[in-house]
Amino acid sequence: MLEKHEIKEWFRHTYITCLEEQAQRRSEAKKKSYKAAAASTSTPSPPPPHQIPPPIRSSPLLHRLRRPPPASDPLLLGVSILGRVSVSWGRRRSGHREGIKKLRIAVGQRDASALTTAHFMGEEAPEFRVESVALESKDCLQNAIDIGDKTYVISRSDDPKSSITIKILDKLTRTWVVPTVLGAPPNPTSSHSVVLVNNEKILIIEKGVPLKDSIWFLEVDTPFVKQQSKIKGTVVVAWSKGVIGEGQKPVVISGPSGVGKGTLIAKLMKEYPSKFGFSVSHTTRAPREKEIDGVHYHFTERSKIEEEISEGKFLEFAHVHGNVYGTSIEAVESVTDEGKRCILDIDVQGARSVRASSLEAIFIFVCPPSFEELEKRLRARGTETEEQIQKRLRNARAELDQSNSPGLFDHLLVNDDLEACYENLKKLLSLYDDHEDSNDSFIKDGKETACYSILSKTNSEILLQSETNEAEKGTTNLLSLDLSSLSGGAPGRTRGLKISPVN
Ligand SMILES: Nc1ncnc2c1ncn2[C@@H]1O[C@H](COP(=O)(O)OP(=O)(O)OP(=O)(O)O)[C@@H](O)[C@H]1O
Ligand SMILES: Nc1nc2c(ncn2[C@@H]2O[C@H](COP(=O)(O)O)[C@@H](O)[C@H]2O)c(=O)[nH]1
Repeated sequence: MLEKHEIKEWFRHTYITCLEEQAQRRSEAKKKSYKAAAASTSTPSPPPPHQIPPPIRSSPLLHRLRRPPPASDPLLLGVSILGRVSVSWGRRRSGHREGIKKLRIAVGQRDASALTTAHFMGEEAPEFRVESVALESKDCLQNAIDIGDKTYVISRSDDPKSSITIKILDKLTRTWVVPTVLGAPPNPTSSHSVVLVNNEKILIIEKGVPLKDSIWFLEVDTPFVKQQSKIKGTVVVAWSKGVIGEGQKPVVISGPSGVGKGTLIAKLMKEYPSKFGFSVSHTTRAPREKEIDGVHYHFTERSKIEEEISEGKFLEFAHVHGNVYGTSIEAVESVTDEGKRCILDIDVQGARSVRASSLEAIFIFVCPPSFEELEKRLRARGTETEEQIQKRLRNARAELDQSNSPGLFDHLLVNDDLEACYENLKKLLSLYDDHEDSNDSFIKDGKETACYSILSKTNSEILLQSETNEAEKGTTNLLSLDLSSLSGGAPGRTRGLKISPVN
């Protein structure tokens, strides 16, 4: 008797071999067409696109599954495959349907074939093609998604503590690549379902967690991923958690050292503790008296922060006054995840980096009433040596020069009288829409675990179906996930998801 994992292994092997063979056939066909084109002209040149044969769209999976599995004994039967399936049936292809479908492979005796059937509207389809395949069993899940010449294999191991792993098959070179994975992956859960959103990203729905924590994107070819691939010289993929609704834009506060940024932020946090949350930066500088690790900063070693920066964990970082400072993605997103508006206190270089990132924020520059006053405040604070004060003042001149760089800051605030400046800051922040998204109110506070799988997909909408009887719990069985207004993405969250119940 074969164990379930052996069946899975066999199936995976069979499926991947199919893909490889298909890739080879495709590349041979391409070569032939190139040769034919070269022979028919005196100057060898690549053929025009119409001479390149179309991709082979046979049913490799079905074909291959009819091969005997590598068993020496009678096999167990019944493994489910969840796949996006394109099915044609009837001798003259009288019908054609596409959709997410659960197929079943039943494996018989030692040299019996594996049987796979696809039914649509009660009729068995003699021919079908599988675009994305998930192999589900109690203890393991593996999905394969085709994008162009690559197949992304997303695996969840049997160990509930280990997270998802990604492998990529390059179908042209027939080689496997283990990509550099950026961003925090979903927490380990028992299972998930997967669908291709577009050629840039894959959507993963985690099961057994609150719905608001269940939506994840694996970015495989977004601008961020392309940029990181270039920098690292490796194949990169990146995780981004889906956020229902827009949330409120984070607020970036910049300005020279000693101008009073920290003072203004402390007042805001004290008055509105449940509304605002502070992005706790990392720094290599030594803690000042009364500064608490994890509250004012995450104090860290240079080698550690450099390593984490190279792992893509930082939204921005900069060398400021001789030390490294940086905002981790986690620092911002943990505040957002609490439903609070995030405040970042960062220097002008950092503000520039955030402006260039996918995080949509409001940028405020705080100016001193005069350079002399700035120097006075910095000295009065008494936290720096004379040498450090001189360095900070030199840097202050450069920062003040950049305060009106076109397109960098949305607002300038002069911090002369503290109370007046604070009032202006409050006015400015309340200018921005404070509304909560109403369309997702029915799940916003839901702590219950959800168990939804992907039922169907169009360009902008995905239907999720509950796997448990949600109706009994008073919730809905069918949800529409609207992807038409997504924003952000890796290295932060993907915002703008809309969820509504479907009657
Ligand atoms: N409007 C103000 N008038 C007088 N003193 C002020 C005013 N605002 C802040 N201060 C004082 O100036 C000093 C510097 O303020 P603060 O530490 O908030 O500056 P900062 O911009 O956060 O500096 P850094 O960038 O170095 O962290 C503090 O001692 C603070 O009490
Ligand atoms: N680019 C970033 N700059 C940051 C960050 N955290 C703080 N800062 C800026 O550094 C200076 C000095 O701060 P201090 O606490 O040593 O006085 C100040 O201008 C901060 O705004 C960060 O994460 N990134």
